Amino acid sequence: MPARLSDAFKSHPLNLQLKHPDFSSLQELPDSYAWSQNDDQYPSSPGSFGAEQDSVPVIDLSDPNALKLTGHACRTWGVFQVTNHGIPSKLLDNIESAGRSLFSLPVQQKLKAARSPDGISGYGFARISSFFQKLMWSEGFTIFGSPLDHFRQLWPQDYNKFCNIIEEYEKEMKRLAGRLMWLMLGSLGISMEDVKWAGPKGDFRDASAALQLNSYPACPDPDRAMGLAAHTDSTLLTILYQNNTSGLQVLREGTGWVTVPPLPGALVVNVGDLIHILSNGLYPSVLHRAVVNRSRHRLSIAYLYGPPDSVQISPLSKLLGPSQPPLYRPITWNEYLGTKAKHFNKALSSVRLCAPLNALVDVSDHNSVKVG
Ligand SMILES: C=C1C[C@]23C[C@@]1(O)CC[C@H]2[C@@]12CCC[C@@](C)(C(=O)O1)[C@H]2[C@@H]3C(=O)O
Ligand SMILES: O=C(O)CCC(=O)C(=O)O
Ligand SMILES: [Fe+2]
Repeated sequence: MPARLSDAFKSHPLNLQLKHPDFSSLQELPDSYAWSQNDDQYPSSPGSFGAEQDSVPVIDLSDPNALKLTGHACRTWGVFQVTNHGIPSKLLDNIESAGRSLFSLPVQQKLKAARSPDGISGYGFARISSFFQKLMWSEGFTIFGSPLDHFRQLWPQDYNKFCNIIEEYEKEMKRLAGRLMWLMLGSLGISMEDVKWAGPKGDFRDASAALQLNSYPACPDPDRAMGLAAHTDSTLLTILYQNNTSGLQVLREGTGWVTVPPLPGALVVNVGDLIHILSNGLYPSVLHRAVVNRSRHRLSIAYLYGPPDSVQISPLSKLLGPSQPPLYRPITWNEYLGTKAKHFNKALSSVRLCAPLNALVDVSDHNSVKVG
């Protein structure tokens, strides 16, 4: 197994020739982008079962009950929005306009910063594209480590300005992610001595992270297109900023797809597969997707947060006991990304140690989620 995150995809390169059309010039959806029920095994429309649709929790981080509320949201939804998170709104505006500027460059220019088939950083299709027959109506740009070389290609004059925005955004996100980790873990009764890799100050100093900029152009036939297919994130947690256009949906058992509405200034937090493992399944990672719309261009920026390279993630010993055996084997972030590249939504099941005797459905196998 490669030791560095940047090498995680060496054994599973994405061999798709990236060549999107100029989205804005298309009056009709090309067949290669037209999804049918068969291309996506999940229910196709937002849930309308039940009289009232419940909504994703919104947590004010300055609320004295934030710890309890976070734990509850993680157990029951695997996703929540946060307000009063301390990220300056100017920085959110800046990252949004950096994304806008990047995706509005001519295709030939963007391709100068194309992600290599076995690489992690750069412009390209979502990595999960190889699992589907149809293409997704989106473009992505992944940043891992310094974006300098790619940004020099994209903006020969202005690259410094954009590098500074990314640096500032990553610094602020890292701080918020550490804080969210303690809200999530604290609510399970986990403290600093239980997580040595949080570092001497408990600030997760050596954590790794990637930044993913997603662009979803307006689409002539949104009901047949897919922005980003249903997946869970291969992270500890993900912090997502979405512009003022909705599109993110989460799958809620018994309900169906629930839209996560953009709230001014709020950020979405997803429980990722590695917290699912760390919590021994107490916090399920959330299955989510992005849909597109006819008239508005949507942007989202995901901060994908994971453990330091060398750390093996396994169920926390404090959560184990005679009737709570560890459900997952230890795994590093690199190795998990490689596993995801191979098994996609069955990756969690593939690291599972044993099926619980009393369970017919493995909750971590998102292919067996029952809705309705
Ligand atoms: C660290 C990572 C998680 C991610 C793959 C990546 O190397 C960088 C991009 C991430 C992303 C964003 C869009 C959805 C996703 C499934 C994908 O194809 O690329 C996630 C990957 C993931 O969480 O598994
Ligand atoms: O655009 C969105 O709302 C979802 C993006 C996402 O799921 C991701 O980047 O992992
Ligand atoms: Fe995601």
